[in-house]
Amino acid sequence: MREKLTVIKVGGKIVEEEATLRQLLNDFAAIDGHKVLVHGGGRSATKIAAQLGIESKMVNGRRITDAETLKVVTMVYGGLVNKNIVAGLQARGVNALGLTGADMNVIRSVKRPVKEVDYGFVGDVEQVDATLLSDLIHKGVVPVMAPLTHDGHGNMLNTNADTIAGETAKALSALFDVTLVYCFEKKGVLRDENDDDSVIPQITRAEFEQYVADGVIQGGMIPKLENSFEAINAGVSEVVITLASAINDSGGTRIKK
Ligand SMILES: Nc1ncnc2c1ncn2[C@@H]1O[C@H](COP(=O)(O)OP(=O)(O)O)[C@@H](O)[C@H]1O
Ligand SMILES: CC(=O)N[C@@H](CCC(=O)OP(=O)(O)O)C(=O)O
Repeated sequence: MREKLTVIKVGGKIVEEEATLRQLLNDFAAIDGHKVLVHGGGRSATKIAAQLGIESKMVNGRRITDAETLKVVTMVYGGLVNKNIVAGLQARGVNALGLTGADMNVIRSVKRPVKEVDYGFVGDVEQVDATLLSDLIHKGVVPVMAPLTHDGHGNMLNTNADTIAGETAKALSALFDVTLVYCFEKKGVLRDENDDDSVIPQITRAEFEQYVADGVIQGGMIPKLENSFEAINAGVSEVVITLASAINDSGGTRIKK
């Protein structure tokens, strides 16, 4: 039987606020067994870019990343956010190691080709080194992955954190029995975004497409669900979208094959 592994993805709103981040780190530290944490930080990047006089532009939930924006996201995701999380986990007895995709070549990507939209320095994941992650994990290390990749030619690329989590979970599912948990500030995928108690307990791809057509699911939830369906169809055992403070409970929305 394969060993179990949990991949937790935590988004911008949770990592930005001290209280919610503290709670998340406590809950993450309490997870038994092998685990990986993937973080975002989009809101922090937008805030710091604004302080530097750089305007942020998002299209389809992805940041248009020009050369100046790439410098900001590299500093914010690879530096500030990643190292705060690593230090917080070390304080909780978790032997965390912060990684961007460039570190030990763990995630190689290719610059997204220009079609209708020029996303700039945004990377599409080509390869995740699951063997390296597995070796680290078996040494007792807990990888903490930033939403940055590299192209192998000396360039960092910005990559959506939901995609990093999905691709990492997919690659690790060749070696482990993987559960992928997307946690954010709501109880799950909601039928009515303004009603916290309208959680959709299970969702199929056909239902998802209908909800998008009806305008029930929109914005950042679309890439999260697209990555979820890709992961469940590529060998990840379980994918859940849930409240950050409930990662150890059984609530939220489960993705059905
Ligand atoms: N049906 C829905 N249920 C829950 N959230 C939704 C729904 N449709 C859109 N959303 C939005 O998706 C957002 C989550 O995506 P995103 O902002 O990218 O989160 P994160 O930074 O945690 O990845 C929520 O904050 C919410 O505003
Ligand atoms: C290409 C792209 O869009 N990258 C994302 C990476 C951060 C992210 O995904 O953060 P959240 O999980 O907090 O949204 C961005 O720069 O916003």
